[in-house]
Amino acid sequence: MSKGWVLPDDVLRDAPVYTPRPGELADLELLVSGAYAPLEGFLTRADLTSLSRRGRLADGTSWPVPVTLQVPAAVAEGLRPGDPEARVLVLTDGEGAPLAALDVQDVWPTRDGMAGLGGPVKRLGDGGHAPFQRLRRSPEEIRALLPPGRVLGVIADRPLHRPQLAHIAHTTRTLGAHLLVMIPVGEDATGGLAPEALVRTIFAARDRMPPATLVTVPMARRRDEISDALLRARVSAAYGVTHLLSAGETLSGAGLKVVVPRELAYDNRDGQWRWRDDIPPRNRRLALTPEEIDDHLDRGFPLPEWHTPPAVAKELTRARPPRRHRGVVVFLTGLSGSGKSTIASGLADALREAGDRTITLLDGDVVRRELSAGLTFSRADRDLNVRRIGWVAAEIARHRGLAICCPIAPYAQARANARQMAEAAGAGFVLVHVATPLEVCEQRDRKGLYARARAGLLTGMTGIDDPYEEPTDADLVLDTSKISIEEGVQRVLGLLTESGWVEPRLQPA
Ligand SMILES: Nc1ncnc2c1ncn2[C@@H]1O[C@H](COP(=O)(O)OS(=O)(=O)O)[C@@H](OP(=O)(O)O)[C@H]1O
Ligand SMILES: Nc1ncnc2c1ncn2[C@@H]1O[C@H](COP(=O)(O)OP(=O)(O)O)[C@@H](O)[C@H]1O
Repeated sequence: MSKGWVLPDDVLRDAPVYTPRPGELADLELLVSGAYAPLEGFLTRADLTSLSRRGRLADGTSWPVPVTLQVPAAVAEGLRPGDPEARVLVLTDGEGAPLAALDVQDVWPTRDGMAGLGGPVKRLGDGGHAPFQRLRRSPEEIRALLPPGRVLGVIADRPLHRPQLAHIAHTTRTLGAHLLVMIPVGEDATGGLAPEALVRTIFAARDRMPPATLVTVPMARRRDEISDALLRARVSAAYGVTHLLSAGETLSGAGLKVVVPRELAYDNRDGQWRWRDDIPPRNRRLALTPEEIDDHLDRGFPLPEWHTPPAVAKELTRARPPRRHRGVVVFLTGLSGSGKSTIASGLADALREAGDRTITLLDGDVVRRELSAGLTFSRADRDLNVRRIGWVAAEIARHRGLAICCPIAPYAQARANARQMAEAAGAGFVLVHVATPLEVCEQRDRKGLYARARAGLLTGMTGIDDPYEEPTDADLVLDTSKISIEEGVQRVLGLLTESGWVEPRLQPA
């Protein structure tokens, strides 16, 4: 990779601007902070080929996994690697603030309308803002703070409960090391916790740890665990870690040693955590799994003190209150005339009567008037419409409201995005497929649309000459040709109550 490039101000000023996707933004921050040293930018094609053939970059530098940037082809079109006037792309954060300039050295087409860009990046601006930004120190700053000798690194991507804290204390003592706790904050919500909430839970465990240096690191998860582990080892080494406490899947290969701990269990004879095989089965309690912990929190059960320090439990309860106090999105999908709006409004009325939550009904027709005016029924416009609905619903749910949406939402990917946005906001998402047969919807034909579509006067009608991808992930399926409106409403209410999103109550008189 070429080093030491200079950008004239006017080139920068006129350069095109692009906001990378969240995972790429996390990589960008690690590149400019030096956490990916010796890497200085996104890989070029030559680097990628060389990496897959011999595990090294084109110039021979050892590097474990691809770090790439893909942009829409339209963004790449005006970029010309050889031309000093047209080879810079300014990369911004999600709010449009410039983070870095990319000196484009290679452009190549990738899948469906995207292009790969490779070349070195240079920091612009002050590095952006985020909650706990003061903890986001560079590897250089951290290395300067660390005492000489061994450094035990811990990547705290989940809250620290007593078994993890016991491991950390034991390993730090055994190695005679200083402790560096790295908290990954590169994603919206790791394991359902917002990054700032994760940071608060780690702080809450601080008095149970040996003296430690804490740093937040904008790491996002890769799709595969091996790449993830290799990069984590690299980043840890850049921060000065000599020994990394593995969470199970960490691999070595960055010049540091990986410590793989044995499983601890709670010994109820003396209240200590020790190797599980050293405790007679009748006296041992195994650590709770992440799923069991989430389940306790979702139901509003306190986390047991033998397992979790009370200060950590308190932060976790604040961050993940019981389901009945969290936001939730109820998303009804189905053909036109299937009964989505009718059931949604019945549900909204019943929930308003109960009065526990604020309810917002994002009805298809109303949304198309207020939020999506001007959109057509093309695939792109339907996806945009559903995306807007999903975004608004997730914001409502982030603030602990209950949003009911009832668009046709014919495409699985758009529905999956809506689910993902709600979950990233720490909320629930309940998908109801109103699976009334097309013939029944067509008989109802309240707006005469089916008749017009059959007569060839309307094209692109869902179910007639436009697709509806049946959900395979519905939490509830209703066929309104077989049940009454009241029963449909009760089935949705029943599911919300059973799964804890709504407080059970006696039927009103
Ligand atoms: N071509 C075509 N296909 C399907 N539906 C059509 C079409 N043209 C107009 N309409 C009316 O628009 C309503 C569906 O809008 P949605 O916003 O729910 O659709 S989508 O989710 O964006 O696909 C839908 O309302 P509902 O009957 O309430 O579902 C129809 O009345
Ligand atoms: N069991 C039922 N559930 C829901 N709607 C029903 C039922 N039986 C008949 N209908 C009628 O079917 C129509 C459904 O229309 P609507 O709720 O607007 O559907 P969508 O929003 O899916 O287009 C309404 O006229 C409603 O009264």
